[in-house]
Amino acid sequence: MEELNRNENVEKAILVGIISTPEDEESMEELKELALTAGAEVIGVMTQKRNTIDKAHYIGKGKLKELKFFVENQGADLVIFNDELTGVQLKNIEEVLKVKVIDRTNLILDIFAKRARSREGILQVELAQLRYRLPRLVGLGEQLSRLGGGIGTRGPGETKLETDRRHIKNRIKAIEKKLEEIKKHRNLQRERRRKNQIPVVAIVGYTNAGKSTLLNALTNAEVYVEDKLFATLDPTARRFILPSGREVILVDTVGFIRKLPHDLVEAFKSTLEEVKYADLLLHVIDVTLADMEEKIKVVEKVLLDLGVMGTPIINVFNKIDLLDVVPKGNERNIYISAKNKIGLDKLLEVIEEEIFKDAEIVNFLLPYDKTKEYNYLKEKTKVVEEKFSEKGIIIKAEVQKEIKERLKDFVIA
Ligand SMILES: Nc1nc2c(ncn2[C@@H]2O[C@H](COP(=O)(O)OP(=O)(O)OP(=O)(O)O)[C@@H](O)[C@H]2O)c(=O)[nH]1
Ligand SMILES: [Mg+2]
Repeated sequence: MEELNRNENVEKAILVGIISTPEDEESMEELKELALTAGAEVIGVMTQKRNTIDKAHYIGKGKLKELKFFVENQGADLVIFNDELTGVQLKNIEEVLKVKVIDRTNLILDIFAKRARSREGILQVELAQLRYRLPRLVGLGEQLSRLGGGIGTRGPGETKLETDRRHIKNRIKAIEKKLEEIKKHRNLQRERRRKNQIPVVAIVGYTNAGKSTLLNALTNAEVYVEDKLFATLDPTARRFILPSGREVILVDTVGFIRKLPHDLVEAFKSTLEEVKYADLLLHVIDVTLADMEEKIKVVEKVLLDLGVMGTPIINVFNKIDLLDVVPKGNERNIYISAKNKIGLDKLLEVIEEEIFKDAEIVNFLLPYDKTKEYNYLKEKTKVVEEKFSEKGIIIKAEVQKEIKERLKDFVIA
């Protein structure tokens, strides 16, 4: 057990975790950051070395007694567990400790709830919270809260638990419907961009890596930057003109974290579709962290969960101003400082190379009856010039290899 400094007026929290791998230690450090971000004061940390989670109490029963003593002795208001707890575990632990008990998921959801600004973000967080709550509405007070069952009630024998459950389910349905509408709008926007042939570059990465700082450095977007977790929730898209004059859309996204709650990923799927449909991903990595490799893996795993496959990725190692020696890097691994605007030229160069790597200027002659091909070219390529001749339309366009191949019958010198 480890005692830390304390301060009045804020909720005093004790963190509890199970340690079975070195990564769990990092994860506990992160839990501390999360607790601070949520506004709690961490007055103690308690860990137990074991390989499995106890089904009933998460930690062993003896350890739980020790924890109870610690909680009472230190006057803790709140105990935070480093893994998602089941309804049964929550109930059992609360019964013993008699203070508020929350888990890592709930803590992250709480931070998200505090940070959400856009209508979509707020709805998504609420959805995640309800989905988290639904299977945890266990037991407590179930017997006592049986409704009267007379006129005007929802039927004899229905318990408070069932009413709550139904209420939550209805609310979930209502939110899903609203989100579906927002999603339609988003799809339209994406469709428009695609038609205009504007490539999308999405900035992804672990929370606090410097994604928003990078977007700001490139576009003067003034996106909120903070040395806390999950500063950004809503994807911010900005038009950006590359040095060659070609336009791309840069999208800043919500940061990832270890044990990112599944419900949250689900709820944020539609905003994260920006990532799924991007033409290129910039994976921003905080190069100063000891557990950098682990964090890279976490991000790659979340990307996989989102169904991102085959999208080119450039690793952008950030915060090199804090390094003594800066590695050289290559086309896939760029070293920058977003804050000090170091290395951005090189980054833009590789972005440009990657996105337009196989585009070339091609002339097509399309007979006037080839409207399908005409529309295809207009939608998929950047048409530079159109001329009307006797034989048809002469189109000069910047096209990718596959498109040229597909329309090879119409290519002219
Ligand atoms: N020293 C240094 N700090 C940086 C650099 N880039 C970003 N930071 C700092 O890192 C912290 C996080 O930056 P953000 O841009 O908010 O990070 P983010 O990845 O958008 O974080 P979330 O939105 O919370 O996921 C801030 O305190 C930044 O000032 C850099 O190049 N060098
Ligand atoms: Mg951010």
